[in-house]
Amino acid sequence: MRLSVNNLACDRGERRIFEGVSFVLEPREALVITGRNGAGKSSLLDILAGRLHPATGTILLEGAGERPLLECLHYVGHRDALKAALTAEENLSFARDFLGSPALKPHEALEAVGLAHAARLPVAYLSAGQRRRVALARLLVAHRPLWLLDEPTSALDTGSQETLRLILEGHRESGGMIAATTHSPLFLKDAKEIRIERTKIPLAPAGEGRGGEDA
Ligand SMILES: Nc1ncnc2c1ncn2[C@@H]1O[C@H](COP(=O)(O)OP(=O)(O)OP(=O)(O)O)[C@@H](O)[C@H]1O
Repeated sequence: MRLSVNNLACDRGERRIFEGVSFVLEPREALVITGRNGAGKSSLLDILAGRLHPATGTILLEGAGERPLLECLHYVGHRDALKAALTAEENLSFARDFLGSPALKPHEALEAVGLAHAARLPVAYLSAGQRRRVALARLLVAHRPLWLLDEPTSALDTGSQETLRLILEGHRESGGMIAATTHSPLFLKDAKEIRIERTKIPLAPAGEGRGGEDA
């Protein structure tokens, strides 16, 4: 499997955010995406996750057979997409059924992120870091080769950051790929890095070939 990203550009609102972003990701590789606030790191992940159309450029996943890119990836964004009224275990159970290709059971995934004790609590009662760990535990309940992570360490304490690092390295060791935005080091072995820089080029007027944005 190989992810080839070629010459991506991103427009948001009336502005060109970045352009000329290219990289290749192969099994066991990790890509760390850095850049200043507002540079477009989350937007790049949104494009890779099919949540936003690129203004230009191509994304090609080779070696996935009939499976479309969207069925080959996990996306963990800033918003945790958890249902607050459901327990941590119920949230993971729902994700496991919904995503297909089941991997760890919900209680095993919660144990892996050190949250076994909170399995039966409604997510609404959890702290920000605990919620983040439940969101990250979703990575473990379904097999998906490509993990797209937007600032995965945000709200995590030092111990949880190390737990996450081990989970990410474990995914790579089993042939997985990771692209993660971050403002702080993730300490991933031999990770590739790209820095997103905001472009200063003004956009052409509307109707002259700009890409759009999903609702
Ligand atoms: N829905 C939207 N409509 C218009 N502009 C947007 C929208 N979402 C984001 N932007 C703008 O796109 C730019 C890039 O935002 P993005 O969230 O991708 O940056 P980032 O590099 O992830 O920032 P941070 O490090 O602060 O998380 C910002 O200027 C932001 O204001």
